[in-house]
Amino acid sequence: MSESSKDDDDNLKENTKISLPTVLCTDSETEVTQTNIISESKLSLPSALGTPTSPLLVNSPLSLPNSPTPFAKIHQTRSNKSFEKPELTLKQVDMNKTDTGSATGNPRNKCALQPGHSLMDWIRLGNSGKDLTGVGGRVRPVSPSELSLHNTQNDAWLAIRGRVYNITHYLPYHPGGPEELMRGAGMDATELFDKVHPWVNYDSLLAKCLVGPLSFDRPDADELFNTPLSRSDKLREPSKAQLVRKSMENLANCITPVRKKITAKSEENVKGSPPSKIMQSLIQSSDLPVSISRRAAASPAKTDKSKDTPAQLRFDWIQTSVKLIISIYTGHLTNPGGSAKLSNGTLSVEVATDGWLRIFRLVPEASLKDPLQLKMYSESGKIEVIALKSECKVWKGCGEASFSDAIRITTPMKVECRVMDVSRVTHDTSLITLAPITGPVIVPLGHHVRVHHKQSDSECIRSYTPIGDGWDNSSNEFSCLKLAVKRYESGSLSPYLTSLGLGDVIALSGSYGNFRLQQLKPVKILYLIAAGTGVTPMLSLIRFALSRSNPKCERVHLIFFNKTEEDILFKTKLEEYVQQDDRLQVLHVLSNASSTWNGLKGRISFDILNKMIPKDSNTHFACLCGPTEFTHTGVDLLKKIGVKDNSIHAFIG
Ligand code: HEM
Repeated sequence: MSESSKDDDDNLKENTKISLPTVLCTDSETEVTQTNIISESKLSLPSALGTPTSPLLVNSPLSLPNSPTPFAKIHQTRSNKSFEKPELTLKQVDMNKTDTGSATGNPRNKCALQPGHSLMDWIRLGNSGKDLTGVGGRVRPVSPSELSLHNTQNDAWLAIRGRVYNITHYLPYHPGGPEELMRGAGMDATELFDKVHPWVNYDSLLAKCLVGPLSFDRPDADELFNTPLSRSDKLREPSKAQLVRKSMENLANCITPVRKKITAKSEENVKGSPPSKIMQSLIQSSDLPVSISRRAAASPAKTDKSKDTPAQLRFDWIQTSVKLIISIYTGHLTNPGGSAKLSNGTLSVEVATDGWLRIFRLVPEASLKDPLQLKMYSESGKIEVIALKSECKVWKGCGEASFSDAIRITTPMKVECRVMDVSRVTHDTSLITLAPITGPVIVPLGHHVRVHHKQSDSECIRSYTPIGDGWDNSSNEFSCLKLAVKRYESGSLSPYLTSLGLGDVIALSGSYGNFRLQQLKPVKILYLIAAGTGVTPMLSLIRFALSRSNPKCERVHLIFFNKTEEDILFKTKLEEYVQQDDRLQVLHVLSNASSTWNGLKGRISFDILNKMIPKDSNTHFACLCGPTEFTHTGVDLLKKIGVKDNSIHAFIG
């Protein structure tokens, strides 16, 4: 949002019934949508660790493609039908789980499994020593033609992300039913799998069924494999990495998958044979995950369904010897806000969804230390807090965890921030990097914060949409808030902001905004129409849209209006993005271009938009942000073109 638009808009803002947040909030008048809660981690093991459950040797010539990581998967989405059912309480979820024998306890499962075919039974079978690969457990490459021969219920293989698994034994254990699973038999089923349930950690579940890598891109793989190992290779001691990997496999397999009766306060969520001493020492010296919870606790369930009540939250945790990771699930496209802090040894995470605020508190088993890291995954609505352990040690549990009751967000609470960096991005615009003093803060995608500044008797307030760290380093981390501030020499706030020095402290409001990510759920083509600093909310939208997989975003068009070439914010960054992903197209339009400018010239007009944007379609969506007049003109023009109201979002205020 540009400051100029804010100057004009203060009155408007006060009149638009925007409720004030506690720390981080969405507008209270925003329609409350009840969504099912997603739990994603299941038996997952975190990223950058390869495939801890894989029996393969590291650096083997047959080493498999990198395993997808649960953290990478979270950009993906569930099938729509997953969200149709009304939400169930924790107790109902448990009952459902028993009824269906669901592998993950997820109430959506459509198929009731035969007795003796629960996840627990499957893991037992995996640990029984039975050869589930059908090829003697010896990993070997598989060509697509060989794969295609294994397509019957008695002999079924499938490939996911370059790995071939024998799924014959898994068929009766598949929570979606054997027929569904057979749809992927004899083929590369990656796309099909991702369409249905990208969050399922097939890699852990099918670790014992691995036949080998799909070898179409490795014509020499057979030869490599058939070369007998030299004597020295056979005698070589397993490396530390191999040992740790093997230990991870054992650990993952011994985690009790059946959820105990869990309350918000008690959690006995991880169980299994403790690793041997040598393994413990290996684990201690590494940063590998050693235990994983299963939906350890849920926020208080709804009591009165007739009332406007918030969706339930759940959390999971996972630890390595050096850190504890708490994941809080708010629901698909919920677009939560949040903040995390450590105070008197207690970890508190504020989670704001749909105008409701809940606080997750954890009295950890042992002490944690700052700085905390906070990540938000827009697609799944997962918030992740990463806390370092004061002492490098594996804990028995995560500690005492609880959720507060939900309260309506009505009052604003300021967040004190320290200035970490002020850098010029154009001749008149600076990027101010702010670190919230108490701990990291998440501003929901497309929402903004207000900067408060006292000037003699009056308080000056302006709104800015933080561009987020993600724009710079493609992580989802929210350690700092970055505000693009255009300097107006006669402005009341921007001269002050752009002359801030390192270490200065300023106050920000919690987040405001009525943008709902749910609006983008079916969108395949996104039009972003921005002027000047109005590009800031578009940056995270570009990133979000291009990372989606279901539905996959086909194109993002940014139509970016500025006066001169020198005024274009983040020009190089945008060019880099276009290079990386040809689904992004950026069209610059200048109102006061130099004679050397070859691009489009002019102001926002029917002609320019009409050439770019087709009539309404359910899979198109347009967002606008810039000075108020620009935005209103843009909305009118879009309507004239034929774009429907519900396919337009104007960032105002
Ligand atoms: C590629 C072909 C596959 C198809 C067409 C398929 C289909 C399905 C369907 C329709 C469901 C029920 C989803 C729902 O309730 O909304 C389901 C659930 C499930 N499937 Fe598959 N599946 C496939 C492969 C796999 C594989 C390879 C695994 C892993 C070993 C797997 C594990 C699961 C699990 C764990 C669930 C329960 C998910 C949950 O509770 O969240 N599926 N599947």
